[in-house]
Amino acid sequence: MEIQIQQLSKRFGEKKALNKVNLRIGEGMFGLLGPNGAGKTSLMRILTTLLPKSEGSIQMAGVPIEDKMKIRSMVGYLPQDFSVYPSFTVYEAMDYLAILSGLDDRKARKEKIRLLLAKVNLEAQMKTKVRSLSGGMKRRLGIAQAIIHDPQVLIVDEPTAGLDPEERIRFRNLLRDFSEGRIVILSTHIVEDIEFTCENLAVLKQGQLLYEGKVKGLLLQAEGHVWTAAIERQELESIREKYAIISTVSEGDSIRLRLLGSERPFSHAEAVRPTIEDAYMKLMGEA
Ligand SMILES: Nc1ncnc2c1ncn2[C@@H]1O[C@H](COP(=O)(O)OP(=O)(O)OP(=O)(O)O)[C@@H](O)[C@H]1O
Repeated sequence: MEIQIQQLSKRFGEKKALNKVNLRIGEGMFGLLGPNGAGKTSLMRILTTLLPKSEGSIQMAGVPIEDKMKIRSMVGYLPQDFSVYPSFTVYEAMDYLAILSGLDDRKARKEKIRLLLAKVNLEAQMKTKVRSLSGGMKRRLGIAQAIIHDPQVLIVDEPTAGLDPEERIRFRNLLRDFSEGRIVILSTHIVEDIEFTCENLAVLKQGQLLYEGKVKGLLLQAEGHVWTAAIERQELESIREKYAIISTVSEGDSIRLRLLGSERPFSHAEAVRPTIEDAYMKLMGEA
């Protein structure tokens, strides 16, 4: 299973949301990273056939994106603003969505829903009203509905925004388990989500593809460019004018900086191993 994207462009009037993007996405977890307006949602909606492309071509396991029915049977989607009727119980919501997806047999439906709810760890909430679910539970319900038809590709848009750390970890694990033998595309601007789940990623900015490949490769690009040093508070402004500062932490009277620079910025600065966040910031700064 592979998704092939060639020279993909999307225009909204004069605005280019995607500009000649080329990507190959193989099995496993694939991260889509970029700031607001990068084109992530446009790309994902095009892959779900909800949004038509302007130019270029896409194939999923050899099936062209124009074959909407076939593509839709292969793809599950959890949009950023997923919601179902708040007065439904979890079971009712799933039942409703299962009917919409064409599962006509009541008994088979029941079986399937139980299985799915067990998978996303919501069995105990079967009779809970959707409005009473926590943010993380709602997101897990969103996954259950997105995989009702057993898709080979699952696309999730900003799934961990607003989740507490425990739910975030649980949610990431759920996606990783599901990605076994399938493709899961995870869009986010939370760099940490990618760091802990994806082997491969693409970085977009203003519709341009800035990086495609292994997470490790992105880290390598930042090797030797990330520095840390303790400085006096009054030095901060002049340093900020010259270097991209990634973080500042107070250490008594001084400040511990983490910053980017192609050479050692000052004699007492020490080189540190880059994190994905550093590598991402470096890429953003260069584009
Ligand atoms: N329906 C639309 N009409 C006009 N412009 C649009 C439309 N949808 C998106 N855009 C523009 O296209 C660009 C890419 O938007 P998109 O939503 O794909 O980015 P994104 O990376 O998902 O951003 P975010 O993280 O904010 O959701 C933005 O400049 C956006 O304003």
